[in-house]
Amino acid sequence: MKNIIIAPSVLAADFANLQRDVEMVNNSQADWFHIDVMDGAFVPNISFGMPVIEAINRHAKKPLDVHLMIEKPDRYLEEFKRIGATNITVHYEACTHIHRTLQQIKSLGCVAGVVLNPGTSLSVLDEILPDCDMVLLMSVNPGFGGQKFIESTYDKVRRLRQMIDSRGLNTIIEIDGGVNQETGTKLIEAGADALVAGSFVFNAPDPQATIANLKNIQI
Ligand SMILES: O=C(CO)[C@H](O)[C@H](O)COP(=O)(O)O
Ligand SMILES: [Fe+2]
Repeated sequence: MKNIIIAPSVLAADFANLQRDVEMVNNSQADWFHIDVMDGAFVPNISFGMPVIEAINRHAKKPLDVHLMIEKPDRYLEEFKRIGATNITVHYEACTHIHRTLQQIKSLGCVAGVVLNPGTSLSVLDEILPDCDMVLLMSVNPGFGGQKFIESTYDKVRRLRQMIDSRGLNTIIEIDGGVNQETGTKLIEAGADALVAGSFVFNAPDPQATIANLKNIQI
């Protein structure tokens, strides 16, 4: 059975009860905490920054998967490492020198990932795929939780799986946005390795059971 990585997105947690929600994830079958950082410039929303992530990290017992929706992320990579980031993913669309940025993330000892917006072609990965530990495909336009899943993502996942396998790489394919039991199952069938889920988990009557159901998707 395939080991599916589940990363609940803290963006959908109750910020007034953040420690409670962090403990819920600690005690669940989730693998990572997904942390969305938005700067109000690269995306039309502002989420939270360093002090909040540092506070999450004081209680989190699982790796922090930090998704940077910020312009020129190079300016803050060291700081994100210092406050606990395990994985750092940067948007292709936000980086002028993506190769250098990936090397910087790796030199900090973090898992380095590139994120592609729904409107960005997989062809931009041609040169840099061997330098990516992970590729995160957005299945909504970044900036907000609770959006509708974009159906063309399935085919994009299949094509990325093919690119990775045909080059003998073991790059992780992560998907973010509108993931639920139905879309999650189809994404795993298409070749995804890791699923981010925000509102589907935190708005569920039983978030831990919802995480378990995603973790145990059978294909
Ligand atoms: O990066 C993101 C948005 O830009 C979030 O990770 C994503 O929105 C998760 O939320 P949901 O599962 O509710 O769609
Ligand atoms: Fe995200």
